[in-house]
Amino acid sequence: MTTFLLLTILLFPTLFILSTLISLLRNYLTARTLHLPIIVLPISPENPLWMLTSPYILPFFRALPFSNGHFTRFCYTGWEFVEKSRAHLEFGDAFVLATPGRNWIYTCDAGVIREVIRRERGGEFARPLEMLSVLETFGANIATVNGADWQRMRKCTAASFNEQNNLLVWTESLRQGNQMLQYWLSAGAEGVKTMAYDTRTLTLDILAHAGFGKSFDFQSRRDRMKSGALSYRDALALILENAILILALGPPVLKKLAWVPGLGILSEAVDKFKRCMTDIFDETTEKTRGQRTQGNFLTSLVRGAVEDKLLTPEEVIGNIFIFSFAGHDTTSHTFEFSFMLLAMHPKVQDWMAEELNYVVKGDRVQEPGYDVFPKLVRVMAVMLETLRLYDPLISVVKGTEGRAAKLKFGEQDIMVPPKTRVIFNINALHSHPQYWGDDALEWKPSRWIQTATGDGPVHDRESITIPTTGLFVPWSEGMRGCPGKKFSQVEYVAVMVILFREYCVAPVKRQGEDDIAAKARAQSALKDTGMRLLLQMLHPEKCPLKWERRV
Ligand code: HEM
Repeated sequence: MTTFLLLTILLFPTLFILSTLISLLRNYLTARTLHLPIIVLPISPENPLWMLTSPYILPFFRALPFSNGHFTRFCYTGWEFVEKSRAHLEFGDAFVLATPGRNWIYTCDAGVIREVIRRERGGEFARPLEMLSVLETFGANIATVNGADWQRMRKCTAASFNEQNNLLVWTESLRQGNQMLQYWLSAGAEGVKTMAYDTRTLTLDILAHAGFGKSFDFQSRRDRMKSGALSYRDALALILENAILILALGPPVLKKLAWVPGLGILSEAVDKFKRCMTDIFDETTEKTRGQRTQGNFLTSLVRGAVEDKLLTPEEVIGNIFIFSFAGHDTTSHTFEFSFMLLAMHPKVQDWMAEELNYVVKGDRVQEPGYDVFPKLVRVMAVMLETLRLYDPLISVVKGTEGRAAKLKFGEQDIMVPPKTRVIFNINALHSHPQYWGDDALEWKPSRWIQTATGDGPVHDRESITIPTTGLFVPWSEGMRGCPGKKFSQVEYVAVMVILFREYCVAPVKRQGEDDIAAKARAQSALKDTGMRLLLQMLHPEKCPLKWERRV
């Protein structure tokens, strides 16, 4: 009896290990047909259980006195940020990660990236949907579907990304930026430890206004805590921070496990967010009944469901979630990285302030109009340079589905087998010395500026250098490129106008620290960056920033 029990217990892990080894061998043999360098990984980095446990397991392997090959170097999400172009300089512009799940072709070749994007429209390459199930907790949405379903959803939302909406983004960003600045100034010499929380509040408020027609005043974490109840914003933040755990368990199991410390609050957050989205949907259905005027994302989605019958109510809710997530978290992390970098580079702040003084002039009575947006090229350069080295999305993933597709890597024609991932390694592409020069790893916004010859003031002659197509793709490109690209740019520039036209930022010095030591602490906060749902600084609070009037 004991032997039988023991055998039964051992059977499942044995079968699991065997099937993993068989899948790995099968994928390795397929990878060999590609004639690209191969790196074999025993675990698929996208396995949710591995994603949750690897941060605890990998340090143990790293501490071992003997080498473990490529395992600790490539077998976790976010290695691309650490490696930058190093892996490609070692293995070439394309290489394969062979895993028990799928084969992943990593490339930083701008030509290949252009080609894959171009052929996405014909269906040869597509977004691998199984990777995005984490974003489907609340329903299918524009980011998690392909083909006809995607066209249907795109049709319902594309029109709301227009200049009228960008104007709303501009004015609301000025308003929210002002309120956040006042709060940060009130922290005085002690500085702000809640930057990550505050920038999320800021970007979510801007999105709520421009996207969903809801107006909030900026609220600090302290004020929010006083109110006690879990707000819609807190619920979303909790969901995003714990998305992988929520996906791994699924909302129904999460509810059953609500008694486990830490899981109760997550289950509450999922319920709260669902309730809020259903309320927003019902409210908007009522408001838009019979109206055909142009509106925001929300009114477009609701109209798409109720009047045009293009979407189901679940799809509307799924899309409210994806716009809430994609529309604020990306921009929020871009702000955080920018503030930390600017705090370390006072000269870049001066350079940006010169332009702000020239373009926005000294007028404090009226806020700057949206017409100044295209003139603030140095501010835009700070955004682009930050995204070049600190892209919150880390990589863009495409892949073949049922059919193989031929692709040219350098001089080599390669048949990419079905169900193979093709990953644009943005971190490598954006930091490759071949494209960006020997100072590729240096954060240097001025690299984005070109100055026309002539006599007028320099600020009237400066413009943004546009890189060759496929070389700089933080918003991706082509039909699945980011629809919120301009939204995020307008938002970014408006907030920077408010923060930097009269003020500057610096790391708070600890007792006994000089400028160099404080800068080193900011540098280590930046280095302590890793993947949650997106790439983000893991502990920005370790280097509080102080805001003061520019002298
Ligand atoms: C700095 C800010 C942003 C960055 C870097 C960014 C980047 C991206 C990228 C790279 C993609 C394509 C992802 C892929 O193919 O896997 C994407 C898609 C998307 N983004 Fe953004 N984004 C930003 C801001 C925004 C904003 C402000 C919104 C909405 C207001 C938005 C909404 C979306 C949506 C809905 C998609 C999915 C589109 C589709 O699948 O057709 N994003 N974004």
